[in-house]
Amino acid sequence: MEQATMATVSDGEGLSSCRQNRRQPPAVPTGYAEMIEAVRLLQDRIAAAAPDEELIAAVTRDLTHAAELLAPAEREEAFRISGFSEELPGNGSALIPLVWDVVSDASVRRGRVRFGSFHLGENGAAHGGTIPLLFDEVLGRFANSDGRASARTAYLHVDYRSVTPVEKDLEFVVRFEREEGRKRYMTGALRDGERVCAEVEGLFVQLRPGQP
Ligand SMILES: CCCCCCCCCCCCCC(=O)SCCNC(=O)CCNC(=O)[C@H](O)C(C)(C)COP(=O)(O)OP(=O)(O)OC[C@H]1O[C@@H](n2cnc3c(N)ncnc32)[C@H](O)[C@@H]1OP(=O)(O)O
Repeated sequence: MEQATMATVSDGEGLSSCRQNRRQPPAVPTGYAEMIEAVRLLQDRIAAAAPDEELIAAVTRDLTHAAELLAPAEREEAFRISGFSEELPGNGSALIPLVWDVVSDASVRRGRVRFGSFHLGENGAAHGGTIPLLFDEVLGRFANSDGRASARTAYLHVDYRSVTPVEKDLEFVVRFEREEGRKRYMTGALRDGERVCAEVEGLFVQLRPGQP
């Protein structure tokens, strides 16, 4: 069985093994990004469709076939690509709303995001659960950036200020507010132009050695 190479860092607090859950990003095969993009498109098309029985049967057959093709390629988490490849849009995860144009300095990170039909709640607005999903992703990546030891979300406080539209390019900004020992405090906002859709405050706590 292949062994994953886990990175370790020294943080001066005896917590150097806290990165046991990290590993080098896997190599991304040619065409992988396009495959994930196809999954996103599929999710949006299914969410937007009211298919008849004949079409449902045809799509079910093709999707089942695709799942069977992928079954022999299944790997343990340490060797997977989806969600772990920062070089891919949305880190190669079709779960997370598509994020791109991310720019960052040590304390502020900005980027763009688009929720699809897959994320629709009602009346053109994104489902309320998809917004903490976005915030957990973008705050979590920032909290774990710059070689820091791994930290998990302790809480996310989300204020829904106005509706978040689907199928529209939005902007987010995330701030790394401060670190207090193992605790990393983050804030963020999601905007549709000048309008604030949602704001967030999150705490990420650095894991102790051996902590799952
Ligand atoms: C593994 C990560 C990999 C990252 C990969 C990079 C990309 C990832 C991108 C995506 C990233 C997505 C990331 C995800 O989605 S991670 C998935 C979602 N999160 C979880 O599953 C976390 C589950 N919870 C835990 O594991 C523990 O509760 C944690 C680790 C969070 C803390 O339990 P632990 O036993 O270790 O901590 P402690 O009790 O010694 O407390 C330590 C300090 O923290 C303070 N405190 C704790 N909780 C709270 C709270 N709720 N409110 C206020 N304060 C809180 C506490 O008062 C104390 O303060 P002080 O007394 O010292 O002042």
